Amino acid sequence: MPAAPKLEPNRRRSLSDPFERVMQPPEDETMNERERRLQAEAHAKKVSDGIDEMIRQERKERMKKKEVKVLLLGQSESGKSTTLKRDATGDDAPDDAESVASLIISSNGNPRSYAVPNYERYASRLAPLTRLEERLSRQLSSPDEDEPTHTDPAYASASASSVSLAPTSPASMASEVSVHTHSNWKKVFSFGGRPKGGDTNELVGWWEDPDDPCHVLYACAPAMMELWRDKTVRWILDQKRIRLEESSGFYLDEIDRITAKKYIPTDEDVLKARLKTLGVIEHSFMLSHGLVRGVEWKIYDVGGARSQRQAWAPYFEDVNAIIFLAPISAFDQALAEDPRVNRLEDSLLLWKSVVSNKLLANVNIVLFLNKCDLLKAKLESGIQLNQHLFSYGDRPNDYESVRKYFYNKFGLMHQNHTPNRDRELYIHFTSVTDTRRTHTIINNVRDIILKANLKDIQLI
Ligand SMILES: Nc1nc2c(ncn2[C@@H]2O[C@H](COP(=O)(O)OP(=O)(O)OP(=O)(O)O)[C@@H](O)[C@H]2O)c(=O)[nH]1
Ligand SMILES: [Mg+2]
Repeated sequence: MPAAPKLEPNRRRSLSDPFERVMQPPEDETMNERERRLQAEAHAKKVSDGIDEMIRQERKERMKKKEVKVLLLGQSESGKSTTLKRDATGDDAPDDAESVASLIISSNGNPRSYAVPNYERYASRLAPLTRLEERLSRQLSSPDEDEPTHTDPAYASASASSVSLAPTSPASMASEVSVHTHSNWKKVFSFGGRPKGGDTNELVGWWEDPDDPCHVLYACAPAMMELWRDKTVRWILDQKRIRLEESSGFYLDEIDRITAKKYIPTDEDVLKARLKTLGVIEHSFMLSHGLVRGVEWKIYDVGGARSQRQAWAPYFEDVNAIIFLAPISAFDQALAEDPRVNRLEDSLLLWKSVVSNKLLANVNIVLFLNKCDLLKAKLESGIQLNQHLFSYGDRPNDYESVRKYFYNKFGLMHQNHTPNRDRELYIHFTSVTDTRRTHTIINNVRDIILKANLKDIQLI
């Protein structure tokens, strides 16, 4: 057997661990320098061991607790809170489901800017509603809120005046009154310890209180119905491309039922209510059945408006999964925060920044291409996607082709920008206000997230 070739000492060193060479002490090191170096190395090792131990403990704690953290992301009005409510109103509803809700009263459009026949009559018949809205805004808000809680007339008229100019639908630009989760509104609804009914645990007799909003709603119901059914009003809304079916339309179709004096909201009413989120709301619950029992789910519902997005980053560090919602019906709408920005474009940019984020490289991502019901209705009513999205070109304007296009566009964006080529992306077409269909999707998503994190969870 031929003898192994003899290596030069420095050659041998370079063949060993590449880091070893960097770690070697300088050859001309003095005794004092050596002492200082060893002390510094010992200190660095202590710090590093401490960090390792902290991470091990945190991980152990989380595994012991069997905790899965999910972050709901997406622009404002993309359907994050509705998805959360969907989870909360299902079979596995946590007891305190309603305690996480913030409240929003939305006043869409400004009737003064349209030439509605008999407008003066409508205006005077509906004046009590405006006063009621002002009273409720005052009662529900607290003075230290960081976002406006009252209808801002300057903003309302600015968005109304842009109606005739903007190529996008102004429905989302209407002023909103939002109420912070932690503000006054819970006190207002505590009803001062009024008696509750035996079977249903509902408050008894609220309709006998002359100050209760139900009286104003009941009295104004005929005028609201006439206005909503007025053919000229519908025509003007159509001309101005104001699509109330995307916001308050559901309630306007149900005025009769909703203004009845003893009205109690159904699950669907609650799902369709607009609840603008301010800040980040943590919502936790356990499932009593399913793939892995006893897992604690922590869902973080964030505010999606631009002013709210800086609050997202701290939640990126230890999240297990993200559900990102992109409302694909919004291709012809502008952002409420900035009427110059198309909502679909904003969604795509936001998606890009999430999928390319290095902190999130190992986080499972589920994408909900949401509001498919509205997308379908929009296309069927003749609205052309390529008028708003030039890159769509002369592809067919039907629902199947359009949704496939969006699927590819969002999918490609992930493929091209993810820092983790092994990450699988799960994409669902959703209409999260559709209770029946969403139920199955949400169960699937839970299973996907659990399976992906199962290894951690079972390493107890
Ligand atoms: N038709 C229809 N309406 C939807 C759908 N998803 C959400 N909505 C409605 O859209 C509105 C906005 O939904 P939210 O869940 O409040 O939106 P969000 O993403 O939480 O918004 P922010 O809290 O402002 O970030 C609500 O009125 C919902 O009822 C959908 O798939 N179809
Ligand atoms: Mg929300």
